[in-house]
Amino acid sequence: MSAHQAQANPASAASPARLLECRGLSVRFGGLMALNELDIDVGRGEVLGLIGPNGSGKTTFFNVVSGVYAASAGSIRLDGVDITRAQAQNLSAHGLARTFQRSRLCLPLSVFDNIALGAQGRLDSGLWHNLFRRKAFATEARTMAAEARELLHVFSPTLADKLFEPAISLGMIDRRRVEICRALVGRPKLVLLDEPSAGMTHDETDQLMDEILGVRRSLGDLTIIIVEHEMGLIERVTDRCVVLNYGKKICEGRFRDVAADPVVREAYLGQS
Ligand SMILES: Nc1ncnc2c1ncn2[C@@H]1O[C@H](COP(=O)(O)OP(=O)(O)OP(=O)(O)O)[C@@H](O)[C@H]1O
Repeated sequence: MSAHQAQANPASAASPARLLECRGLSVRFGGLMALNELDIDVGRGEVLGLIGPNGSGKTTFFNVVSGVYAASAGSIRLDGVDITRAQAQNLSAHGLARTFQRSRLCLPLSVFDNIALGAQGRLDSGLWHNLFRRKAFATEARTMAAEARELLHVFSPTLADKLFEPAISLGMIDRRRVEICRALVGRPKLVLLDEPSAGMTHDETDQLMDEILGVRRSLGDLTIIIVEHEMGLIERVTDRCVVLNYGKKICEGRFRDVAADPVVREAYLGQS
């Protein structure tokens, strides 16, 4: 049996109960199958790396799981609930949050406002509530501010002191921290991190990932899927990797095993 075949047997056998289950998941753009009958399981509390060459379907996978794209075929279940047809704006209520490769912060707004956007699903934001239950609304806002400050503090105490400063005044690593806090404040079960290293130095990325893993421990069984081109980072932080090529899963297993797999080396690293 080749190394590749050995890895085709999911290492997820060792994973705890599945949180995310994708079956036969396909996304078609005209004649292009960006995802082609993909089966992916992610265990509760697992950190899964999703890797593959440019154009292999990683971002498409994030987009279909987070409701940005509709699946052409197949199914997605999160914690036992079928979310295949769920709208992006409803997914935080199902326990899903994501970050984007390019910053989606609203820069003129304060750090607090940006983070509060991530808690929309939790807040009672109806017109009646906001107009006529002003006291309850104020209490909710105070609680949210305390939570946001606490979360920021885990990443950086100095950033926590900038809660009401505009996001535009922050450096790159602090903006990333705010984006991650925005994803975490909705108390998700699953977070999709799309290239957390983009636009940051190697040291900043290392630092940020250490912080994310620290927060993850403090949040219990938070599950993370990370798309990242920085292989050192993938090796360091993931429990398991899935490798895509042309929208298909070509290998899965621990990083060191998939990195040594000849099929992966040929597809991803351009060497066999
Ligand atoms: N909205 C779209 N319309 C048409 N084609 C698309 C769309 N989004 C992605 N694609 C195509 O689907 C394929 C997969 O793209 P995707 O962005 O998911 O790859 P990726 O693995 O994330 O790449 P990269 O590592 O460069 O970010 C590519 O061929 C891409 O051109």
